[in-house]
Amino acid sequence: MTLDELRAEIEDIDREIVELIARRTYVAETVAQVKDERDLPTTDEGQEEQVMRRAGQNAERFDVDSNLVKAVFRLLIELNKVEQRESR
Ligand SMILES: O=C(O)C(=O)C[C@]1(C(=O)O)C=C[C@@H](O)C=C1
Repeated sequence: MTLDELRAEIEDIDREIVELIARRTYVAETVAQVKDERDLPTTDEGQEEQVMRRAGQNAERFDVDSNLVKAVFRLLIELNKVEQRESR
């Protein structure tokens, strides 16, 4: 494979990553509606711990650095909370 081909593959993957982030954020907006109806707080620390634990397990399964993957998920959770607070 040439460098250009490899970079085109990275470009495709990057678009998919952004699409997945958008999907995750969209679901979080729906979660915000449900929480609003039930008068629940935006932050659920127990759920965040589960998400982070799963992120670490998945990182190990795919042999990528678990601390870096967890850092990405910490940002995704924060992004969701910002979106949820804006939509409530
Ligand atoms: O599961 C929820 O209750 C969510 O709002 C989603 C989410 C997440 O991004 O995974 C975000 C905020 C909560 O503190 C916990 C988890």
